[in-house]
Amino acid sequence: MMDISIRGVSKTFGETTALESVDLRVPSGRLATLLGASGCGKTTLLRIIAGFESADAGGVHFGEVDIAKVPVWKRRIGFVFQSYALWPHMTVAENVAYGLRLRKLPKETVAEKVAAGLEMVGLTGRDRHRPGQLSGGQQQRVALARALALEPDVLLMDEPLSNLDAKLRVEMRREIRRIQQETGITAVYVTHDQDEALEISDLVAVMNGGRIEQIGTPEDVYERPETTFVASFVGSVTLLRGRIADAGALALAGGDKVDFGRPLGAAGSDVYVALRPEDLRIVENGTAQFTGKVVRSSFQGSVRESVAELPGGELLAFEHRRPLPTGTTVGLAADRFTVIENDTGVA
Ligand SMILES: Nc1ncnc2c1ncn2[C@@H]1O[C@H](COP(=O)(O)OP(=O)(O)OP(=O)(O)O)[C@@H](O)[C@H]1O
Repeated sequence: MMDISIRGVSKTFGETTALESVDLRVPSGRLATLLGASGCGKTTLLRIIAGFESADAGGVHFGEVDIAKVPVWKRRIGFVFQSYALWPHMTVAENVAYGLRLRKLPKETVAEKVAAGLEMVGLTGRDRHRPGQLSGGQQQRVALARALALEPDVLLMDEPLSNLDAKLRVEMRREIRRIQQETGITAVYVTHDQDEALEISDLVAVMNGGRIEQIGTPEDVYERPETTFVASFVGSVTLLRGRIADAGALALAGGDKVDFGRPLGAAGSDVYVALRPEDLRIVENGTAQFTGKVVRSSFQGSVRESVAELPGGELLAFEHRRPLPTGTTVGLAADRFTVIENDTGVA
């Protein structure tokens, strides 16, 4: 198995800076996602890792090997595309066998590897079907089996689930994670879907405008975002802007003062406090940190999410269970919050 090391990778296309000095290390056997909005450079980075595209500066190593120096046919890479890219005129088995046949492996070995691959992705018995006779999820399973058949050093996936419906996407991302863990392959996965990234990754690299804003475990980027961009791109959040007044108090831009009850940082600093809706609770008896009027509510199945307007005009989103009519005055307290000094623009 192989770790992937990306150092100082930059890339421009004409006037567009697609990547700016990107560093990322994916330890052997781990799955890293490149998470970001359309145009942030994640596909370009994946294509550079694959060697389909060359970097203007910096480079990519698999273990000790600089991939730019390895001829394309010698690179041990499995690639899964959004569009599956299966051969429509070949059967499922022939698709999976394609690369193995090119390697001139004995017929029996090819048959064994194809059977093992189809079993791994749960498609035993479908070997004679053609891709057109399979569902989107099944086609992506074939593509995955084909990518893994050659036992590559790394598995690269570019939004592999985008063409599937919501329920199947959830099922397939769990399958991909299971297979990645069973094979122990080092993987890089591109997505713009934060839930997908949080569920399947060992590491999430949140990208914005050609740069990685934060690299960390799913818990790191969700619970300890370092920038306002990461806080708002990964999950739902309220960002309250203010100046640290003293001890644990924040003077909000709208004029209110909120006591957070623990040190926020150096007095006088301008910061954001990031509050997740699920980290706020309604205070019935006791001291509330915020008092506001409910301006809207939405029912989301397991919870309701409402927005309270604070006296200074800030809007604060919070979760609760029982219905709350618009106009109700609520007291709220934050069980958890993050102080962010780094304003890189809100997603
Ligand atoms: N071959 C190319 N020629 C010119 N510009 C390109 C090329 N490839 C990418 N770009 C530009 O580089 C930037 C990054 O593109 P990239 O496809 O890597 O983003 P992305 O995050 O993968 O977006 P998406 O999710 O929409 O694919 C974009 O502004 C894009 O228009």
